[in-house]
Amino acid sequence: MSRRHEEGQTVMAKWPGSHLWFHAKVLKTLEGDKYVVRFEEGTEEEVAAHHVLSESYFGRSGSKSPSRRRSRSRSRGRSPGRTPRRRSKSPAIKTPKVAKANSSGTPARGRRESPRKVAKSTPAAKTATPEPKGKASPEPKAKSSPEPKATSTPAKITKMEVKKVVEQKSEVVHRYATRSSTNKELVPGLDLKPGAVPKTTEYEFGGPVGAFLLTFLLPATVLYLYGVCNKAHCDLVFVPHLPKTLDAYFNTNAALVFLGWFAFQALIYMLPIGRLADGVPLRDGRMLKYRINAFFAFVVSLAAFGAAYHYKAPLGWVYDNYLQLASTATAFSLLMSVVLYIRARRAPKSALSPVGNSGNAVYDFFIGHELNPRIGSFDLKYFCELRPGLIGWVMINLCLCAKHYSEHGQLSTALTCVTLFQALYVADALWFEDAILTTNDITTEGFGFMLAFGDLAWVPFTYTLQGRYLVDHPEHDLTNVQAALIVLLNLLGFWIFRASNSQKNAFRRNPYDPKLQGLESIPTNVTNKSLLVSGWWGLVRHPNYLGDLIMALAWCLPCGFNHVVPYFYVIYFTILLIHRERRDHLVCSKKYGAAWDKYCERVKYRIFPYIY
Ligand SMILES: NC(=O)C1=CN([C@@H]2O[C@H](COP(=O)(O)OP(=O)(O)OC[C@H]3O[C@@H](n4cnc5c(N)ncnc54)[C@H](OP(=O)(O)O)[C@@H]3O)[C@@H](O)[C@H]2O)C=CC1
Ligand SMILES: CC(C)=CCC[C@@H](C)[C@H]1CC=C2C3=C(CC[C@@]21C)[C@@]1(C)CC[C@H](O)C(C)(C)[C@@H]1CC3
Repeated sequence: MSRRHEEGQTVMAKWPGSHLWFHAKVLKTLEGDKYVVRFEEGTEEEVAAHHVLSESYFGRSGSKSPSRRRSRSRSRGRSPGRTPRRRSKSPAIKTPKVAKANSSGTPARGRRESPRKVAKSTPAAKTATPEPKGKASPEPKAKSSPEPKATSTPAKITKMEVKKVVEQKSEVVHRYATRSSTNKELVPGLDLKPGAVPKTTEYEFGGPVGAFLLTFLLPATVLYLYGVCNKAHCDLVFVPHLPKTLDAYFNTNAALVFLGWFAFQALIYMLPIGRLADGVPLRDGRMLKYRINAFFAFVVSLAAFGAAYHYKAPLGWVYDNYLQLASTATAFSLLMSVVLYIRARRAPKSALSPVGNSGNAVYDFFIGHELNPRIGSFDLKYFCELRPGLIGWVMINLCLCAKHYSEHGQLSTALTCVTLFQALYVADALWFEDAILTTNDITTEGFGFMLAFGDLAWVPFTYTLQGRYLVDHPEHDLTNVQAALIVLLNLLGFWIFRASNSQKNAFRRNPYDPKLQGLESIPTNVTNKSLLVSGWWGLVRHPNYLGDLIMALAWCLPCGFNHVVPYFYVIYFTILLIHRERRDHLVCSKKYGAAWDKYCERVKYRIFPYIY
């Protein structure tokens, strides 16, 4: 091992199992790239060498004053566009004592299992007392949260302490992330690698050839579904019945409606309504801001639909021009992806997507070359992922209902079920809008043809297939018992989907969250994140996919069993999620190594308990 730090030297060391960096003294150099360090409050820990950095790395040489450090890094690190962060009054940013006291929550159980953990806990850590109440935050008197099961630290966690640690944590992460932009060295544990994004060396989707084929195949599938399942028939035939004239695919009105809808959503997105949320730190240390007002956009859109219905706007026009709208959305997303790719070629190398930077134009165009293309503060990927397509999906369903109602004077139970189920799903996505900021789609995938087309054309025009089928086949409806069973199935799926996603989000946001008490987790050495191994994430490795798939089935069942085409959604979605699960499995096993293997050993099934 190269000896970068001398025994006795004061360094910054990462508190095991956290993102927090503290002052520590090197006590001993161990075999296998490790040090034994003593943190300022006395706890001794064995720490991997890449979690030990010189103090100067953090912009401090010799000073021990937290306040000095704080002001210095602030003035250096702030980028002009950044809004002021909340200032933690607590001087305890670097108190492992508090971090230790709180580590008696979920991660502590994991940490005790960790083979690398040889720490002896000092009495100070064991009896860690919280900061004087009321000092760190203006919260009302903190109540004790439910006490954790017996651990090595009998200290109780109060809500206020949890809040404080989270604040400290985000402050430390933020501050040091910012610092990294001016430093060539890597910040271990933060996954921030300043500078150019490395070349993508591993291809997915069959590489450039697969990407090329999919660029044609995906739009062809939208047309195919329209051609094989419409008012005239609904059969899986090889050659679909599609019109042969251009104006059957494009007309001015459809183009105007599509562009008007896109502009309407863009306008709502730009309104200074709703809070601004931070994205995850980028490689250059910046954190982008995102406007959170998608649910507001949904409500406004529903109100607009209500007004249009009230004033007898010809809403059935959407059904009549379904093909033209789908073609326009496809053409628009293709055009947008070309512009995005050209733009990305001129973007700074640090702004590229780590998975869409292969150097092969076809592949990068498909996957997306630039990570977060923005026009000013307008984030194109984030906007497209949730708004025009997702809200558009519900609007198309409502227009299909209007068409059905105008023709039959009532709504079928089947169509009502499908419309309500899907509206609930979309409302949920928009309500939990900020959860998307930590998904791979936003943090890792570029914005290329796959996502642009997926968001703007695929979602609104293939996910509405069941609704369109039910308008075309009004003779089919559900009995009350059938409807009740399908409603129950949808609720079951929704419950699993929502509860598991919320559990993971809460755990990722704050592993010390009292509502996660009693859940076991496995510590991981690589990125200092733990993996939930009980609760929903102990049932199968992707309980959220399971819930989503159960809902998918509930959205298709109202179409009955006369035709297979309306089951396209659940079939496609099963393939998509199995592929996503395999992709995620590879990413996680690379990222978490042995901890992931241990997780897979504990949780045998990927999506379906006892089946797969
Ligand atoms: N309707 C649609 O068309 C689609 C819907 N979806 C839905 O979107 C949602 C998000 O899906 P997606 O982003 O693919 O995947 P997930 O939300 O399942 O995220 C996977 C990530 O979760 C983390 N993770 C995995 N296991 C654990 C664990 N045991 N404990 C803690 N963290 C864990 C890992 O990231 P890390 O450790 O880095 O946090 C992993 O990379 C799902 O509900 C899915 O069903 C997805 C695609 C299409
Ligand atoms: C075949 C093809 C064109 C693939 C592109 C895939 C996209 C359609 C999907 C990739 C991930 C998605 C997510 C949602 C919609 C579909 C796409 C864009 C999502 C917004 C649906 C609502 C959920 O609640 C969600 C927010 C979790 C979800 C995020 C992923």
